[in-house]
Amino acid sequence: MELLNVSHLKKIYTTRFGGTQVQALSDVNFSVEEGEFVAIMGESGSGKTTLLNILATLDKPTAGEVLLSGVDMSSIPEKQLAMYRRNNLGFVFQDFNLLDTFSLKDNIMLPLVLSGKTYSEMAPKMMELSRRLSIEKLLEKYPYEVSGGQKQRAAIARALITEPKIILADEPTGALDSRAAAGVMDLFEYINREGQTILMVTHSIQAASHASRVLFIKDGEVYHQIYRGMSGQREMLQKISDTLTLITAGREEA
Ligand SMILES: Nc1ncnc2c1ncn2[C@@H]1O[C@H](COP(=O)(O)OP(=O)(O)OP(=O)(O)O)[C@@H](O)[C@H]1O
Repeated sequence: MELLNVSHLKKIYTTRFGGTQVQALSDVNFSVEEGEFVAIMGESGSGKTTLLNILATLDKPTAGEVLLSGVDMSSIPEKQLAMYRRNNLGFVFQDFNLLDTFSLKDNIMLPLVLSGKTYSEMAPKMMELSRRLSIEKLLEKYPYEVSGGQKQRAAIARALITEPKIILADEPTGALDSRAAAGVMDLFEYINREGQTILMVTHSIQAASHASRVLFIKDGEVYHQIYRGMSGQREMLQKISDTLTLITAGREEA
């Protein structure tokens, strides 16, 4: 079933005092099925962050529509946006965004605290999730006491605890060494196999090769996409790498 539908999305930034205009997205169209793990790749400046900010309801498009479970995001009143985000979206960032003065346990429970849940409602859920993500022994530690990979595991637990419809991840392996990055991507594959829909923006071919589909953005449009299908992760990595070579070659010939 279709979960997310993005149609004719356009974003023009106008600098202050109405000066120059930058077209970050010209006409983006794609949809994401429930249970998919989609990666978005594209060169620096191709509009990935702009797209993610619009999907996160942190920015508004100049034109076009985003539907999540059939609901037009632009129809949500400004005052309800924070609650809408908390109830529907999960976020995973490059720099983890954990609060340093909170233990990992309190960081993970924070979204539920903000939703007004009681400790007895939150604790069993937090414990179950921590076991699934193999961080149950780290719960009393603070972010500065654990590794980058462990921080990202806690951030993923925080994103999952509200049972979001979709996880939006912005370069989730960007601050990790290759071993920790592979661990985090294995975890993404695992939560996706369990049914979690994920949309991830990344520069990393390695990270994208774990996805079931990769979209390539170029000049503010979805230029190409490839499906993993039955191929293994190594094969997918090769497919992505070949596609990027073709896209770069196309640009140099132009
Ligand atoms: N607030 C803004 N005001 C004006 N122009 C902007 C603004 N944010 C982004 N842009 C421009 O829009 C275009 C797309 O930027 P965006 O950050 O979405 O690209 P990106 O693909 O995420 O890049 P990167 O991979 O480097 O993060 C760029 O040309 C950028 O300079």
